Amino acid sequence: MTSSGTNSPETSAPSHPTAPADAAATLYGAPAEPRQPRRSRFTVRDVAAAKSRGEKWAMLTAYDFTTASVFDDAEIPVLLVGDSAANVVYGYDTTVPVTVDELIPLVRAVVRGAPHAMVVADLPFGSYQAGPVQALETATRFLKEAGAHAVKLEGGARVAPAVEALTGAGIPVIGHLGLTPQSIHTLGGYRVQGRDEAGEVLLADARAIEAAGAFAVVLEVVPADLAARVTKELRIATVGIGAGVDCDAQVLVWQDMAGLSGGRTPRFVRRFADLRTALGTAARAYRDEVRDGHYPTVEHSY
Ligand SMILES: Nc1nc(=O)c2c([nH]1)NC[C@@H]1CN(c3ccc(C(=O)N[C@@H](CCC(=O)O)C(=O)O)cc3)CN21
Ligand SMILES: CC(C)C(=O)C(=O)O
Ligand SMILES: [Mg+2]
Repeated sequence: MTSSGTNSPETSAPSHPTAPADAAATLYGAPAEPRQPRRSRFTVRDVAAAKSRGEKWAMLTAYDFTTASVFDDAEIPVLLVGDSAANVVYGYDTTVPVTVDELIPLVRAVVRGAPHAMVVADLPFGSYQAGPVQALETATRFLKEAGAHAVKLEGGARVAPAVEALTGAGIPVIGHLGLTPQSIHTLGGYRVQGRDEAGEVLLADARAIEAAGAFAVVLEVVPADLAARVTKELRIATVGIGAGVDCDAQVLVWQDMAGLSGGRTPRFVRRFADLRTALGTAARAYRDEVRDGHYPTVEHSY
């Protein structure tokens, strides 16, 4: 990944519909170069179309305006404001403590930063488990107060009535099966789920989520052959994270993908950059230059 010139007008991709008129337009207004077709927002119909064409796609988490705009410019079609914000934004040990009130401002910021991506709000623990009415109240807040385009919730057949209530109200829903971190205290740790007979239960749960109207389902840390089977047997998209190579889409926590997370990361992570080193190096250089009087200079003065 190059870091040069991504902000310069010369190299930036033809931008979104709110961008100012093409400065290179010739006399009589004809564009000097053919315009890039306007990119519209990614929708549930695009997810279905991708599956029918066998096209894989990538989802990333995002939690703020700046990274959302970077990922939107990079044409990541779906951004998830994960309850993993509990860990990577708020510093909790698990996703259990994070609240709707803590996530809503993050979703708002991501929606502002991403004019083209579908923005999915992850419903946090305790905000939907009481039943369809609570799920509908919570999802409604994410749509009305934060501008989310879809929601995601964890669980199988048990949450199917909630999924049905949401989809019945016109809210696109993504399910989440396998390693469901909100159930950490039941699962007894972050371990592979759906081995042996549990695989049949997971497949039945996936079918229940599909029947309830979800348009996709995340499969987290499950055997590759099980994920392949679910992907083949469901009409809706499977989104893998540690779920082998055959899912219709993939998702990663962006700090993991960018090498910003400290310590050991799960086996499913590939670090596509080393931002922890890059950012640390920049912070040290800045610290040293301030300390040594090399920054700021007269050029930075008014
Ligand atoms: N930064 C971050 N990345 C994530 O992917 C993530 C979060 N946070 N927070 C919420 C959940 C927690 N997740 C996790 C956390 C740990 C493992 C993990 O240690 N997995 C082991 C599996 C070991 C096994 O059973 O074989 C691994 O080594 O992959 C997996 C997913 C995924 N989510
Ligand atoms: C890892 C993804 C699927 C997630 O649920 C989250 O980031 O919270
Ligand atoms: Mg989550």
